[in-house]
Amino acid sequence: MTKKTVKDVEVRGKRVLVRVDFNVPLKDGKVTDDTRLRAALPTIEYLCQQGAKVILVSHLGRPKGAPDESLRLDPVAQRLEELLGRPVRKLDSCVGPEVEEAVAALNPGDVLLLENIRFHPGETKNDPELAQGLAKLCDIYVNDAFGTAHRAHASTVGVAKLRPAVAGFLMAKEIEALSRLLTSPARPFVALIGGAKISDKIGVLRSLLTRVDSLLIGGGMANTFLAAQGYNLGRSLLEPDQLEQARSIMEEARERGVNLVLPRDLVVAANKEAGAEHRVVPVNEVPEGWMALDVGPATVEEFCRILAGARTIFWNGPLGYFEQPPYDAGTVAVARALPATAETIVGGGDTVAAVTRAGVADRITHISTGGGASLEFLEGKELPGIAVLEDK
Ligand SMILES: Nc1ncnc2c1ncn2[C@@H]1O[C@H](COP(=O)(O)OP(=O)(O)OP(=O)(O)O)[C@@H](O)[C@H]1O
Ligand SMILES: O=C(O)[C@H](O)COP(=O)(O)O
Repeated sequence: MTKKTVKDVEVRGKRVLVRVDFNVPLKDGKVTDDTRLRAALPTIEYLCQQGAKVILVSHLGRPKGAPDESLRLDPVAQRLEELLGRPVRKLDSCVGPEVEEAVAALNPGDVLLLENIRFHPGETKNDPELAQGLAKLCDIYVNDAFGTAHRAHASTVGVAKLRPAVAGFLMAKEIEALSRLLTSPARPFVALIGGAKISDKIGVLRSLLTRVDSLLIGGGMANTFLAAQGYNLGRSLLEPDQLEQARSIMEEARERGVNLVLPRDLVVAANKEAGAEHRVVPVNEVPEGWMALDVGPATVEEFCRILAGARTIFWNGPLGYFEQPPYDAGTVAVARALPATAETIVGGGDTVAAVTRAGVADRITHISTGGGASLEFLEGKELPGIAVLEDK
């Protein structure tokens, strides 16, 4: 790790502003998946133990620069308090005199959570005034929000330029795990990429082609590759404007000697509703008007065989419409077959949910808390929220 971390600065008695990624799913005023909260605990606990005054700032969802009652951070504060086992005071704003007063009243070891920073119109514009407002609250800035490191916002970049800025433990762990994939993956290195669209992942697909031995493609994006090969996919989710991209990726894989593997069979259904008629067909026999919603058993077998021989695996994106059983079968079967002998790295909210549902989360070497951030990192891009942190 070339970046300074919280261990490289004296935090005792200091006001420390920690950018966390508490962008978590909520239902009926409760956090339904607290993975990102748990992931930030080591940094928060360390700072409390060291006697820092801890001020947490996060976004939640995508409010349009104004308060949105359904996206307040109160449920997050409540859950965090349970996990931390110490009080977390939640404020209703992020900057200004009231917040400054609350910060001035903090004692070493206290934890304060600011309101959703995206309620402020300056956040996503990286507005200097908002950055100044945040800088006023602290002596030291810590970024532990790996999931948001690909955004150049006021709370990830603007404020970091105004104070000594270092990485939290989660940020450091993510950088280390993902860097290994870029610099020294044990071979064979196999990437498994699924999810809805090629257009979201074109950059990472191209980057992976220069690094991996095998690239396995499933999910909605495989439909576009299959259509590019001339198969009729019925009413399946696919991107007609990405057929050329798909062809060029397949061509590049051939030139580079990368084993690009597409589904050979699919689970097709008459529609997406629960209980709809469905069956397994070879890729050249999708019935007119039906849709592919999962990879079939022959594909699962082939993917598992290749994964069994891998020493490094990166997985992003479910292999089918996994929210709706039985179309989770392919994703779950592949998750269960991930070999314990390989270094396995999984990223993306849906993929992490699928791995958890399959009951194999504890067998994964590194579960990234970043979706878009982990993909951009693997594209080889410098993430602005990381670039701005101090070097060792
Ligand atoms: N064959 C398919 N037909 C329809 N939807 C599909 C299909 N395959 C995958 N999906 C959908 O794609 C979505 C996941 O795609 P996405 O690319 O967002 O995954 P991810 O990167 O793991 O998650 P995140 O967006 O949280 O980072 C899921 O909602 C899933 O149901
Ligand atoms: O969930 C995420 O990927 C991060 O929290 C970033 O959220 P954003 O895509 O709304 O910037």
